[in-house]
Amino acid sequence: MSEQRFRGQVTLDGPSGTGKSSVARAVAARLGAAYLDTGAMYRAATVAVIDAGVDPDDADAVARVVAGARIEVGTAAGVEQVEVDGADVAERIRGAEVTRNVSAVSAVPAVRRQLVDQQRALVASADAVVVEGRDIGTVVLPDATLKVYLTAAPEVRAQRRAGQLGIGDPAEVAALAADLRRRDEYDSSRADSPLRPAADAVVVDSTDLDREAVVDRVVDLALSSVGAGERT
Ligand SMILES: Nc1ncnc2c1ncn2[C@@H]1O[C@H](COP(=O)(O)OP(=O)(O)OP(=O)(O)O)[C@@H](O)[C@H]1O
Ligand SMILES: Nc1ccn([C@@H]2O[C@H](COP(=O)(O)O)[C@@H](O)[C@H]2O)c(=O)n1
Repeated sequence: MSEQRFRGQVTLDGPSGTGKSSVARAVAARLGAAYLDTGAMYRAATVAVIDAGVDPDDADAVARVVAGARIEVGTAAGVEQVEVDGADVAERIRGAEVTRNVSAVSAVPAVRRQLVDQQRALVASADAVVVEGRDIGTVVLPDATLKVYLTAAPEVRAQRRAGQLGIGDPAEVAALAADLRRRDEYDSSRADSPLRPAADAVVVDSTDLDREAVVDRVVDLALSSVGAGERT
């Protein structure tokens, strides 16, 4: 049950493993808002590319495959619904092969145009929505009610991700940290829609905050945002 009626759009961007998904879901539930995980859409596109046997670094071939794929994601905060051409890929998109290749696929401008159009259409159908990704505040929804850019120290992010996956071996934790670093560098340095905070984003550093404290902060910011947002 939501605590107060919120109307508007909350964007949550930031590097990998900063807590965007877990925070965005909880904020959406508290605000009674829809939830859109745009990373899941790029991951679903990557499944289509892998299944087509196409090289993720071949931009033209990637664009062709993704243009022909039906990518569908749900917007309910409590359920993860991700499909490619009608097949459920919700689990598969979290696997290592997809994670390894998703940054290359998401750097292709034609793929971004296609998925951004789809994201805007999904957002338009909701009167309250929390959207997470890398370019939501900068490109997808530049007029959002509230923009949050979530950060956390890289070593803290790697430890949290290790906890999530049940990994304790230091070598494996180091490999996770390297993967987070690689993806951040790729996502921040691409030409089209690089990861960066919007000029008007509120930066929230969760290094020393637990998840609930971050959720409280974002909910407070959303409910007190003035201008485009509305409380009823
Ligand atoms: N403030 C926090 N304190 C402790 N743990 C947290 C905090 N925020 C998130 N976590 C945990 O960190 C892990 C990574 O969070 P999450 O998957 O939400 O990050 P993300 O930014 O969506 O990652 P990615 O971009 O790779 O999808 C999860 O186990 C989550 O529960
Ligand atoms: N708006 C977005 C969202 C995601 N990406 C790319 O997808 C990758 C996976 O995202 P997760 O949030 O599920 O980890 C991410 O590393 C980006 O390459 C994007 O480009 N834009």
